[in-house]
Amino acid sequence: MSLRACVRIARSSSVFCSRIIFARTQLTTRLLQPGNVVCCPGRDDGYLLPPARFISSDALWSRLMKGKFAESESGPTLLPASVPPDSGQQISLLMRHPNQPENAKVLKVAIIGAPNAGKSTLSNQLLGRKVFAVSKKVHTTRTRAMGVLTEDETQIILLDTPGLTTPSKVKRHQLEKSLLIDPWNTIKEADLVVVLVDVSDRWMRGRLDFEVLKCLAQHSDTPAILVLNKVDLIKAKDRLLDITAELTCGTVNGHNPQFLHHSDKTEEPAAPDQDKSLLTKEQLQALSSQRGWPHFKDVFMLSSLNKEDVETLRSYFLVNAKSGDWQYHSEVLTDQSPQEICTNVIREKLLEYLPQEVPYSLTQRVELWHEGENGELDISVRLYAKKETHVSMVIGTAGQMVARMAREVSEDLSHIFLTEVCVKLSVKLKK
Ligand SMILES: Nc1nc2c(ncn2[C@@H]2O[C@H](COP(=O)(O)OP(=O)(O)OP(=O)(O)O)[C@@H](O)[C@H]2O)c(=O)[nH]1
Repeated sequence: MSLRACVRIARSSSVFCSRIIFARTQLTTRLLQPGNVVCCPGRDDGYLLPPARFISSDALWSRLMKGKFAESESGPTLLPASVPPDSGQQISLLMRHPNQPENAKVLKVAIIGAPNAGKSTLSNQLLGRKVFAVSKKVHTTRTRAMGVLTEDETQIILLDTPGLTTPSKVKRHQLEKSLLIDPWNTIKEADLVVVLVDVSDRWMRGRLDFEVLKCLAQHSDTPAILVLNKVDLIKAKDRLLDITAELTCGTVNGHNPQFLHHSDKTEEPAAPDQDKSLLTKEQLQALSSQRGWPHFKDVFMLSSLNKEDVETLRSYFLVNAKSGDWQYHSEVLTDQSPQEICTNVIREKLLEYLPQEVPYSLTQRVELWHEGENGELDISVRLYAKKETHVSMVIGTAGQMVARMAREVSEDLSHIFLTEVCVKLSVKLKK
């Protein structure tokens, strides 16, 4: 049976594949009886992939083509790697010696911005697979996480950071300290800083967040680019030029293009400080009156949600990567553990479906993580709520809310781990 025929069947119905053998020489698959092992790792004629069972057709397609080229309208494209569902395997993969190509290139990119700017959405689109949690509420991302995009000889390491915030907000909302520390630590190791701005946010688009400005000033020797996100929500596109003018102080890469009319040319933006220790009081004062940053190397306008122009940014990263050793094996997609990914995806659903502060007060504990004989994954997670009313909200009418969230988490995880996943969620009062 040809690969195409196999996938056609998989797309039209759920299919049971006890073993999938992927021949290297020709793209053929065979559906074999359980226990019928034909090819083994290391043999010349092919290699064995982990078993697939009742996984979605898209996930099956990705698994069949893992690390291989798939045909698309724009020509052959490489399907992204996936994450092993077992934490031991994930650790081994992270520690595996990188399969360095001859002319290896690398670029570490830190994506910073205010909460909800779309950092995780953009990272997922660049990677080609969703590995970071996304929601319409702020502070979905709680700690720095890494995504790896390997293409030909180039490795792009994407550092997704929590939205920049202040100590007073962390204290007021009882958020983790990592929200204050991680973005700053991440920038220290980056080759390029991407400042992402939500142009649909009337408050944020007129001036750069003060925390973002502080980050840029403190690391002024690291090149930075400005990326205007959510352009799909802006009807009058020429508005984007005004926003660019404000956020760049009318200067991009040392030039003042005519079309960037900056409202206040007399304003003297703070000069970059090569001393990377803490900014002085005077420098902070100067920054507080600054609306933009005049040292951006480039400006991009895109929509992460619709993938509009995300490819342009991806190409920019690939072109700007410098000669240097890869840090990870090409099969690595993220440094998050499978359990961390699960916790984040559950948080995403809680943030998406529960009102106001409720999701922020819930905690989670993984009670069961079991990989079955055929690779299927059973996960049980207990949620702890501080109020009886919150318990009722999580459960929903006739248990519909908790069932819906569990179903969506299972679906998302099956696309990340490329295996059948069944998540059970329960909730308990814990004052
Ligand atoms: N319309 C539109 N919505 C977007 C776009 N990019 C992201 N979003 C939405 O914006 C919301 C926030 O996106 P996230 O990716 O979670 O934002 P974040 O910056 O990682 O958020 P934090 O974790 O709070 O720092 C989600 O509801 C996304 O679907 C875009 O280009 N267009």
